[in-house]
Amino acid sequence: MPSSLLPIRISDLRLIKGDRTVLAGVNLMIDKPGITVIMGPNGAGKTLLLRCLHGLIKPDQGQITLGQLRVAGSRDQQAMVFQQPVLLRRTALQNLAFAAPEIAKSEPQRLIQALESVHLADRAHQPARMLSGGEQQRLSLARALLSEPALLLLDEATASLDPASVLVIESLVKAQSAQGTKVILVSHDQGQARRLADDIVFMSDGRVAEQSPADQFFIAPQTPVAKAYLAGEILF
Ligand SMILES: Nc1ncnc2c1ncn2[C@@H]1O[C@H](COP(=O)(O)OP(=O)(O)OP(=O)(O)O)[C@@H](O)[C@H]1O
Repeated sequence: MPSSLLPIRISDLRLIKGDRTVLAGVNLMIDKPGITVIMGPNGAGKTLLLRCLHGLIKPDQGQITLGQLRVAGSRDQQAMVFQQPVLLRRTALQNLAFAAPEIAKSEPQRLIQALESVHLADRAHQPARMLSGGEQQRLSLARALLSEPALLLLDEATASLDPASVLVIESLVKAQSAQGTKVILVSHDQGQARRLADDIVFMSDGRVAEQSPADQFFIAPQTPVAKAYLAGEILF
């Protein structure tokens, strides 16, 4: 079933930090289900855009609507996974139970299934912060998916993780997308973008430079900046 938070419309989004305009009028419409990957050079505004979408930052100007809702109304249907896992000083299982107390009470087996889905069932009673980076991120994703979000946002969630964890996370993200969750993912990893993306949003200098179906983007990027980025000519 397609996500109820589509289409996502972002119009003239502006954000100023200090004396810098860091989002300089972002216009974007995402109306298709599947996985949208946001790419672009360092400092392009990818993380800030994702944070605005999740209601963590209030833009100075502009509007975001998700389906019929504004961000404040859609927050409980969204989940976000950050580059650095944010876990409590509790066991892996308790981290899930804390995030989903209703499920913990009425269907505790779902928490175990969630751990199994990220290959962490045997770590259930270990302190979450003692897990490896890859394990912590897998736990973060399991926690994010417990609420069965209509929109899943991932910000460089697999950057610098071990290949096995990357594989587990990518498989789960794909499966979740196939079940109807809209996924928006920020990644610098071109391999990952090719593996996962249905469409690409390419950002540069606080704006959307290009939005294309993924197969088209990698074969024939429309803008010089995307072309240079894919060719490895833009390092920062
Ligand atoms: N709190 C802040 N105060 C001032 N400037 C900020 C703040 N947060 C972000 N910026 C600046 O806004 C710009 C966009 O930041 P953002 O983190 O969205 O970039 P990005 O595209 O995600 O980059 P990267 O690929 O390096 O993660 C950057 O130049 C950054 O330095």
